[in-house]
Amino acid sequence: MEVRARAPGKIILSGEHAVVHGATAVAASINLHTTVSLLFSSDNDNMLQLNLKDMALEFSWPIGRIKDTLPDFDAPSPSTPKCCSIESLRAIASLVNELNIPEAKIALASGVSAFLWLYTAIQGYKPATVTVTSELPLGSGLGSSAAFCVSLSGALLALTASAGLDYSNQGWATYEETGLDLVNKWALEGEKIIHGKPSGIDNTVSTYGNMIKFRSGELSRVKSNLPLRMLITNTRVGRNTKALVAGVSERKLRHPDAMASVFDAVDSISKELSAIIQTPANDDISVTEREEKLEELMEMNQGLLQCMGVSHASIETVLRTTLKYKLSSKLTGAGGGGCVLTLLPTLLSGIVVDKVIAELESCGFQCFIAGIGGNGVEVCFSGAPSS
Ligand SMILES: Nc1ncnc2c1ncn2[C@@H]1O[C@H](COP(=O)(O)OP(=O)(O)OP(=O)(O)O)[C@@H](O)[C@H]1O
Ligand SMILES: C[C@@](O)(CCO)CC(=O)[O-]
Ligand SMILES: [Mg+2]
Repeated sequence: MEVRARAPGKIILSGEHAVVHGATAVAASINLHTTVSLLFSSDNDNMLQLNLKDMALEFSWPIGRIKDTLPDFDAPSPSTPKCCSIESLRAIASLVNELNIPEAKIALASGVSAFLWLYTAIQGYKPATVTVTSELPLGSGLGSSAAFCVSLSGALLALTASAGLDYSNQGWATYEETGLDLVNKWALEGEKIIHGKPSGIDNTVSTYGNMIKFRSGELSRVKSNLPLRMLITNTRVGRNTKALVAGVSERKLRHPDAMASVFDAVDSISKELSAIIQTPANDDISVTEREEKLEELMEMNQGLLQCMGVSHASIETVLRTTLKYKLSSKLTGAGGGGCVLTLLPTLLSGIVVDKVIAELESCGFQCFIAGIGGNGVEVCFSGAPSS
């Protein structure tokens, strides 16, 4: 039987980086997914194979080699998420180094390490073929690492007893709440390998979907009463979340008081932003007034992200360009390049939207409008159950 799991990417409406230091953040899923297919079979020479379809890369390891390197998983325990120790990470690095990943794609090494950990810790030494495809740009602020870890955990846990899923179900199905909690916890362990010090917001919104307010590991669901439309501009400037998160922590060490005030200000912005989004539609405040408040909060959040040192010349170009059309923008995700959000107010004419997109694309950026707030991780079964 083939198991497929898909998990969405995300946008952070406010609070990235500050959320790592305990501030509130608001995030929503987007309708771009990473999909993982898991196929256990007896005719693959006792190998574990990982196919990264979009990158045309295939990696494989003899099961015996994995067992020698990570010897503790004869009886894996899927219902107990386990942190990858420094020793295990070192052992995994030796397996990844042997792959000779092309230098231009070396950033994938952390994703492959997360794969080896999640696979072995959840499934042990079963031979299988795992195939990954993604609609998300990698390393661009749209949560590709979280969508990878969530879809992988979703596929690996789908056949375990704790998942409680109905294999005869046709089409995409959602996990029960306890299954989602487990997927989310495992995905966080994967994110730790890729990010170093994740807050958990990206895997949480990818797992549960919709829109969430998140603080210190706790989520509360946000029910949007605004028809939010965001233009996403990918500056195509590559960057790495781990390095950016570490940079902010170093700045915090150098200026603890100033940075604490910055994080506090972000906390207030996120709380106000989520309150505005949730204000009932029949309230006295018009949609336009609420959009204007959101725009101002986005600009304020962007200013504070500049204070944290995570903006970039390409991001500033997007901000300047959209401001010419009186539109407000902020970076989303870890910054340092990657993607920028621009609020498209309800009454904005299509002509202006086309003009701003044309101008941004003439700078070499890529623009798109993604659907916001869809489902989180989903699973789909096909073929006969294996014995
Ligand atoms: N489909 C995938 N296949 C393999 N590895 C992946 C995949 N998607 C993400 N990764 C891993 O995640 C890394 C990118 O994660 P990173 O956190 O830096 O960016 P992001 O998640 O796209 O942005 P952000 O964290 O700001 O939202 C890649 O370099 C790779 O190691
Ligand atoms: C930069 C960051 O705040 C968001 C990345 O999408 C990191 C995190 O919260 O783990
Ligand atoms: Mg990430």
